[in-house]
Amino acid sequence: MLQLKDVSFTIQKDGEDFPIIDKATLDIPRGHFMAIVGPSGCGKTTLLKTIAGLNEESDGELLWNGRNLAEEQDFDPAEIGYVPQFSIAYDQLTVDESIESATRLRVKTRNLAELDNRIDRILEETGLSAIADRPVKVLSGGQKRRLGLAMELVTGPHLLLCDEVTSGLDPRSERDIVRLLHELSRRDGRTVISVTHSLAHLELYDSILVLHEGKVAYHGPPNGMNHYFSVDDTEEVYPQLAKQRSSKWQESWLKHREAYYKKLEKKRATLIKEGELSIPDELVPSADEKKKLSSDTAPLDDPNESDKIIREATELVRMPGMLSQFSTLLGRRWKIFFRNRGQVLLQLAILICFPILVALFHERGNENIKRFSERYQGFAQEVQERTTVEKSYLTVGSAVSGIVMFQVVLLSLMGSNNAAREVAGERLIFEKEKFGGIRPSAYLASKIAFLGSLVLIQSLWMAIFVQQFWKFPDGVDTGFLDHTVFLVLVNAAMTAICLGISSLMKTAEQSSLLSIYLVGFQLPLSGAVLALPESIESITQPFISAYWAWSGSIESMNPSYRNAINAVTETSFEPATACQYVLIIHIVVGLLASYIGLKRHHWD
Ligand SMILES: Nc1ncnc2c1ncn2[C@@H]1O[C@H](COP(=O)(O)OP(=O)(O)OP(=O)(O)O)[C@@H](O)[C@H]1O
Repeated sequence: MLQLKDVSFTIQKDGEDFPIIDKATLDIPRGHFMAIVGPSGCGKTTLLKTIAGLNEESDGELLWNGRNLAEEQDFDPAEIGYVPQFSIAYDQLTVDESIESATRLRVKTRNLAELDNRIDRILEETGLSAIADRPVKVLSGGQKRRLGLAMELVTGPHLLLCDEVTSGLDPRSERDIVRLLHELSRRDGRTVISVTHSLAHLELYDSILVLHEGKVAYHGPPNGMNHYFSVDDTEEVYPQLAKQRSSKWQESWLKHREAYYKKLEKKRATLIKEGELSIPDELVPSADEKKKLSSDTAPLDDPNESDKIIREATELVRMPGMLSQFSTLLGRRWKIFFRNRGQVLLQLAILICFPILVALFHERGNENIKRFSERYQGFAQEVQERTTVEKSYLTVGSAVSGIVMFQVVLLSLMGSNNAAREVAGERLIFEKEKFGGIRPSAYLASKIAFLGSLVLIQSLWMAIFVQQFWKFPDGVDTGFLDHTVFLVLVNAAMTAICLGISSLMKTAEQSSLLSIYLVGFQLPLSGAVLALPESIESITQPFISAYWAWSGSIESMNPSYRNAINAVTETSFEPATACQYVLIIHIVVGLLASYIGLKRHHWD
């Protein structure tokens, strides 16, 4: 039994408390199918979210099977299903894969056969078996709603909350979905609450809750509505509501509540007697439990007491562990990546073109390096030719510094492209999955593994490809390995920071924009092109990953090249080890920000 006792949800409006839900009191028994209706903006979704725990009630109490959800224990993620207004499936997966991934993420199964059985049963229950192999992106609106329901049924929830699952559907699909919800409420004592705009098919519900400006105006059988509102047709209920203030409707409802609840109880008893409503055995107290109750002198017909027995007797599915969730999330991420042809082509284009772009600039650089190294070897004889040597120093210094910075900036760009939309682009799905019991740590670990692979491939390829075009004389230590480490670190740092931005921002657009600005500022603020005024440099430098990768890379080069670069820039370099530490700190900060962002509630 779900009970609401004077539940309110209040927001601050113009400095004053404004109740969106005002003192809602309801009893909803197990195996009950209830509709929440009311004019647009009356608080239907807010009430559903308050029941789900997505909105914290400002006042009042919510009890589930006798347990106070705020004070004792909130819903177990397996106990409750919430089907939101938005799609919770990935377009690139098939119906079958979507249900499989939802099951793997939320249900600990003993073996593959058990997993398959569970998936087959849900496909059948929701009428999706015939289209199990179809990709989500080609499904009709009605099929998508069925899939949303199917993905919530994987845990066999005892309470199923649906938000506008019929909106935008044609009348036939709408009826099919309402019928499906009706059937779902008839099994396993499952309570189904559905928010709907539509006043069609109300006869399929056990009870209708009419909300008006956040207040309960009616909660009773569908066939009692017209009489209660004194109208001939249900369509006239909303205009009738507008004729009286919501507080008046609330008062009126409180007067009639008992009578209408008696009708609901009578109907429920008939349904159970006729076998139309099945309440599983484990939800009915056994003879021993009944005896225990009577010896405790607790009245058996007290719903809270019998609900306590139900709570103890009802077994919930177990959640898989962190590792299992991680591997499912990672496998799913790679699958989605490879099925998104646009994303794969973009990654390939970046991977191939960026190093080529850097290599293009080597023609000129190589010529200078060759001349420079010849002169460098005969340096003592060239004291007389100081002017020529200085000129050579300048040219080589600019070429080598430029090439390193070019690589660093392009890898920063890749990092931003890798992660800017990674979380923000699928935030609502993640919020839904988090609500369903997916651990933010497992989700973050899957992102680190996926993005880490991209970072390694991109950075190693950039280092190896560009190296093929360097024409250093034999025996000159170019610091290739150190340089490669810095390329990996700068890409990882930018990817981690952009992942943090992606987790903290509300929309993918905000996240992309901020990430692009961040990359855009790397070059001017690194000091590689123009030295910054000291006052600005000391403030900005710690945050500019490109500076630390550039500086560290140059510090680990052959001293002759380092000196040449020193000659063309006024910006000072830091020791390579310090640069590595700073870049590692950037990575850690980015990942911490990601974790904080993922833990945050970003439902809207
Ligand atoms: N957290 C919040 N902060 C401020 N206003 C809110 C919040 N949640 C809901 N509202 C406002 O409360 C009102 C009721 O919103 P709700 O979405 O619950 O209505 P609804 O009946 O579901 O509407 P619709 O039928 O149009 O979907 C709206 O005006 C909405 O803007």
